[in-house]
Amino acid sequence: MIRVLVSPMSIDEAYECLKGGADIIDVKNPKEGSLGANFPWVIKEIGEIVKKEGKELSATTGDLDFKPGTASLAALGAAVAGADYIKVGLYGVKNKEQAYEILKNVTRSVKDFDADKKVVGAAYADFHRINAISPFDLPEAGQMAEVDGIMIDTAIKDGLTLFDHLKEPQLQEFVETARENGMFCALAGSINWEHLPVLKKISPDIIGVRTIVCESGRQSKIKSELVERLMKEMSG
Ligand SMILES: O=C[C@H](O)COP(=O)(O)O
Repeated sequence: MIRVLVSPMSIDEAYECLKGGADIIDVKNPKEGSLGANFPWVIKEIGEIVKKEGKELSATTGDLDFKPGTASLAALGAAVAGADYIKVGLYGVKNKEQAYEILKNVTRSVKDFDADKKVVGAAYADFHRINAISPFDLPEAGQMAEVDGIMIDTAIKDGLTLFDHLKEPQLQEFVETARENGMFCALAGSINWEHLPVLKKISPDIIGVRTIVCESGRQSKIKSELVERLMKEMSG
């Protein structure tokens, strides 16, 4: 069963996600980018309502530069604020060695606080456009750094989607390599309704969305009806 992660930016939107039945609530701040970080008090407050519903909380720590110390502190902040999953955007990370370095330190920072928290390294499908690490170098770096999961998202939200940058066999390969290396995997990047059948075929552990469940574009509001429709279509 593919789980659905939805990314609200406010308490109101988190309620919409829960009402619509999302599996994982992923607090982010789209104003600060693809994996933009929200404030600790927002993560904490959303976490309180999410936990009451027995759901899991995720938080993004930003589209990060190659600064392992800064990233480690941000990740610890998300963990302390209550996130079960801590997502790290490898935006300014150029290669496998840098990815290992940043993820190893983030993992130590999070697991020293609470070994049950899960660290997720995120690379970008449009890595060529931002001169960042290829998602295909992530399984090896992630395994060496002992992260729990890896994901692909898009860096630039300009209407192009995950499938505009990467083809189905490449995504299938990413999913298989993640699992062979002992990690779960997630796919995201302006996923739309037409992508759902192929995503079911590729079968990642998690799909991550925002735009598809917003009333009119990524910066507008999440609607519970759209979350509900997505949950229905993914389970059918
Ligand atoms: O993890 C979630 C992603 O940021 C998805 O957002 P998007 O559907 O707007 O690309």
